[in-house]
Amino acid sequence: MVNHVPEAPASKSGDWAFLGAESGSVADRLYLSAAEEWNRAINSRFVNELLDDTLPDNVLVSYLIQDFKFFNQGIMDHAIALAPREETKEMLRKQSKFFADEEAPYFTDFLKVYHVTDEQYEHAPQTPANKEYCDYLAEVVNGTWEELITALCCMEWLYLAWAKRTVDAGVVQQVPAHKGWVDLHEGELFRAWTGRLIALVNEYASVDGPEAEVFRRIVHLERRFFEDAYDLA
Ligand SMILES: Cc1ncc(CN)c(N)n1
Repeated sequence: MVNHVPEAPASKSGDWAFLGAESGSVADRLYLSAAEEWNRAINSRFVNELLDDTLPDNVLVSYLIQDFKFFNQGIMDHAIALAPREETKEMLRKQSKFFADEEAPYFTDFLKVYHVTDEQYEHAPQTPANKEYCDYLAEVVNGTWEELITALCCMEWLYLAWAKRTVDAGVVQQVPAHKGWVDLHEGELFRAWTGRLIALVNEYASVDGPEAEVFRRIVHLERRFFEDAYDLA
């Protein structure tokens, strides 16, 4: 039996008040400014199939190879360097350690279980969206703290938003790799991390500043990143 996970409804102001994006806050307004494409990303075919356990293995492999390449870019190191307060640097360092301890082993175990060789991994070309995303982030990390924290917040928040669909529906994936990917992006720890990023966006970003364009561009790239998984599978 397939446990179907319904699509997320259209975004509305205050959806994420429970994580600090209260109605009218900077984070809430940025979220609403990208609502249409955000919704398409979190309800994309890739996410739907992953949550319903109907995703073909070759698509999952293609996506996770891309995502491991994306993960290895070192964006957290740049955020730590740019963070204006020591307590923020410390929070980011702790999260970076969490990624190294929890997310990196997910990738390496996955590649082993799905028989992806080092050679296959190394030789897989980056998809156009991943290449564009990595190039864009290379620009963002050389920009301002305000832009970088907006980019980081947006990408993590969007991941929590798609994973939350399955928690809301009470569906647990039966394919271990699907469940593992959901578990990394939904739960107390990931919510707390996203909430801390939302608080930083509320504190530092501006809806009238360049951060607004950063937020929308990240949502756009995230949507395309999911779509590209099918092209190289
Ligand atoms: C492309 C992308 N964006 C965000 C995430 C969540 N860390 C991710 N794993 N991959």
